[in-house]
Amino acid sequence: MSKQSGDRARTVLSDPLRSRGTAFDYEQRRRLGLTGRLPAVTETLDQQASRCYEQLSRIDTPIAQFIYLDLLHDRNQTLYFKVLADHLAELLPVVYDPTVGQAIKEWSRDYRVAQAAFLSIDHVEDIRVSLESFGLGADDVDLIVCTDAEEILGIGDWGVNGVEISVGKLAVYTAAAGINPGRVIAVSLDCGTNNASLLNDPTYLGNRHSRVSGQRYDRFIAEYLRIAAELFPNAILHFEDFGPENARRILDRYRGDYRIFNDDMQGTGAIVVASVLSGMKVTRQTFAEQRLVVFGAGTAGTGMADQLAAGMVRDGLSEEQAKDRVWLIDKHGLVVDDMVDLPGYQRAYARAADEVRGWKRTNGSIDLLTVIEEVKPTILIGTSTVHGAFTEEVVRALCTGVERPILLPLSNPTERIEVMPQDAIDWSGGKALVAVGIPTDPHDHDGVTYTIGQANNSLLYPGLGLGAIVSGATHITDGMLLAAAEAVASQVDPTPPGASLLPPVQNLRASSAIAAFAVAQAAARDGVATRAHDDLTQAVQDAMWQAAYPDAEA
Ligand SMILES: NC(=O)C1=CN([C@@H]2O[C@H](COP(=O)(O)OP(=O)(O)OC[C@H]3O[C@@H](n4cnc5c(N)ncnc54)[C@H](O)[C@@H]3O)[C@@H](O)[C@H]2O)C=CC1
Ligand SMILES: CC(=O)C(=O)O
Ligand SMILES: [Mg+2]
Repeated sequence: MSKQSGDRARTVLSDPLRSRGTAFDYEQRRRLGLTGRLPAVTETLDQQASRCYEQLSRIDTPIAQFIYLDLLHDRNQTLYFKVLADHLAELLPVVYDPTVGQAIKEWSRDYRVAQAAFLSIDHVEDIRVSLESFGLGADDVDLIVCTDAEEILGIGDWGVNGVEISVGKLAVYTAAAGINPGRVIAVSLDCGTNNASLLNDPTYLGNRHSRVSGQRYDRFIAEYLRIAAELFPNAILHFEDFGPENARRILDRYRGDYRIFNDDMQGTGAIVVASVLSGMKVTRQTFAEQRLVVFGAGTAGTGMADQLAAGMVRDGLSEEQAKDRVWLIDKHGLVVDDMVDLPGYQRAYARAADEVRGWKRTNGSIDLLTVIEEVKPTILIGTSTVHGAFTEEVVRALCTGVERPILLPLSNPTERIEVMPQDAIDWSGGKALVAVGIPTDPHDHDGVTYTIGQANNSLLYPGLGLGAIVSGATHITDGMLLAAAEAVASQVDPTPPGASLLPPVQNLRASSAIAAFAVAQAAARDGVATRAHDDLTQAVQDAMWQAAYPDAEA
């Protein structure tokens, strides 16, 4: 074999978007210089996928399964997504939440290879060349997911290790909504880290200095956005797991200029709206009748407060009246307007000090139980990362105040959730309408089987992204977010005893297609669509990439 054909064989077999491994047939092997490089048998994709699944079944820890699948992702993406599609509900918790949290903690130590762009705040001048290195043209990219990893899930600052959340979110886009994996880029925006365990870890692979903030950070983000949008003008720029200050600031500052989407604020807000829409089918109430308590008023908590308050305004309340029905609780208890150093993103919902003067205080602050007793919320959401914060006493108090409270303990991963859903159902005597961020099995209580919906933005953002791509939306509008939420909620009947508030993960592809259709319609209504389709249903279907080896490309 000449050096040239040897190089060619290596190139084909190591390109995860082109490689088929044992599925290359005899002719293809000859043409691609692979003769003699693979065992004799030509397998089908189904046969390959069965073997992989069988191998996976022999691995007994989720993190080891994650590594197996990660290596497969880097070897043959068609096969990876076929295995994922065939066992979506079982494997989503392995490639994504909650296992991805552990993989991120161990990423540098377990370093393999990552299909991602590593952009460094110390080399802003390299952003362009790094993004160009993928060899993709202006029309070749639909979606870029970036993270600066300041607040990964509920586990904090994980520096460059956080790249795995960009990769994981993209895997969910493809598995759930058929976003073409050859048309996406995962990005790590490495700004340093304040995580001492990483800075002291000799195996850490990111910039070994504390997190850069201020003007240098702002310049880095501005350059990233400018260059990414210039090189790939049609790409959605998805932001994931930024700290609360930066997440909101970047979204507010650039939302009008770029096709950006903050998943933790907008995606989570929309899946919460979907959950509440479902819950209100049971309680037969409107948004305007809700009293919302958010425990953990950071990126996700304040993002969802905004979307639920917007729902109240749509139902006839003024903005003032809507804000008056929202209570935020953070580290120092109820957020009150005379608190010092109140972050800007909490100020809009701070309660007047006068109004709560007579409320019970513990060590100077007003705690969750007191707020529940005083407010009698119809909705309690947890985005605090404080495991166990929703105690039996809290859940019982919630149910004393209202007949069927909506209870959404959303913190991820499992070790951060405010209350396990099984406990919430038992303690509330089945009254609480529960959905959680993590996947959970059904739970039996008092003769009823409760199916617990997964209120994770992964049930919504893939369909939202697909709808934005199909319509060529220039911006992600509030109308598109609402359309996605309504489309998700429309797929369930939550009224029978024990029914879930959200569609099952097993149906995620169909569910994403329905959401994408509604999102594309909303983009057109909002005047941001650049592509019209005579048959939108067909356009959505056609846009969904399938895990198959296309004949023409062999
Ligand atoms: N289910 C879903 O789709 C999503 C879930 N999340 C989860 O929500 C949690 C928060 O995420 P982010 O908002 O991005 O983080 P964040 O760090 O922006 O917000 C967390 C907030 O909780 C507050 N907090 C900490 N200790 C507290 C305490 N003892 N009492 C009350 N508040 C306390 C923090 O001060 C902060 O404001 C994470 O666990 C994350 O995994 C986030 C996005 C989506
Ligand atoms: C689900 C998600 O985006 C988070 O926990 O941050
Ligand atoms: Mg997130």
